[in-house]
Amino acid sequence: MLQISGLSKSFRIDGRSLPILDIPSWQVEKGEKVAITGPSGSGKSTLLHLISGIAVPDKGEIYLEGQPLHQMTESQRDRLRSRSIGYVLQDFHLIPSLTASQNIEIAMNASMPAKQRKTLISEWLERVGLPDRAKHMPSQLSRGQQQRVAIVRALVNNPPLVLADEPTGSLDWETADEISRLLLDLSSSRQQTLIVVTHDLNMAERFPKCLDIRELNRVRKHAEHPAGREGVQEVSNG
Ligand SMILES: Nc1ncnc2c1ncn2[C@@H]1O[C@H](COP(=O)(O)OP(=O)(O)OP(=O)(O)O)[C@@H](O)[C@H]1O
Repeated sequence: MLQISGLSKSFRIDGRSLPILDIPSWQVEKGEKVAITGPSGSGKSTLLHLISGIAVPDKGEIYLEGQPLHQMTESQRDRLRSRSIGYVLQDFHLIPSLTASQNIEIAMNASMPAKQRKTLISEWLERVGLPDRAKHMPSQLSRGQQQRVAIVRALVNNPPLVLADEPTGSLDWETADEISRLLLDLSSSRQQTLIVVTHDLNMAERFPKCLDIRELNRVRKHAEHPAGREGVQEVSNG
């Protein structure tokens, strides 16, 4: 599903290049569920940005379902992302002026007849335990309910790869646990590959594979913003 080799990414801040990622090799098989943990600033979100083609590496190769993401133009990456990736974020990113149903509908293929779209949305809302919330605005939903809507929006097109960046980061313990199970259950029932970045160890423990990013990344220490503090950056030689 995903093959990474010789991947590196730095950010240039105040005229200095700060190495963030240096990943010699990493593979994720189709259907795998992987939780990535690691300290703040260790490059976890940056890695998801590279995998999704939102950001580009300085060097290296990323193949997504056999497609060379690293060789694509921005619009090719955008197309691949909308076809193949569902993205779940910590703060849901629902559009406040749209209902739950409309927030899901905007992610759906416009060529699908409207009636079919409505039926599919109802089925999904039922599946995530929100059968009577279709017309509610995000502000009328709890944070856990908003995350459920955001998960439906990410999964409704059945993407082969689901990426989630701190999906439980702003939720209380119990709701976080429900959201963890929901993401795992939904992606398992569709044989989707799921890569989650999380500080939530309870969530990470639920995953068949849990990886500290430092196991992949040869950049051992990281600069925090404001960048450029003396002595906080170092690239290991392996
Ligand atoms: N666009 C950018 N420009 C400059 N520096 C950046 C940019 N994006 C990230 N960084 C820096 O890269 C490093 C890694 O950031 P990243 O968000 O990937 O870390 P993280 O492991 O996800 O952290 P956290 O767990 O706190 O979310 C940080 O030092 C951050 O300040």
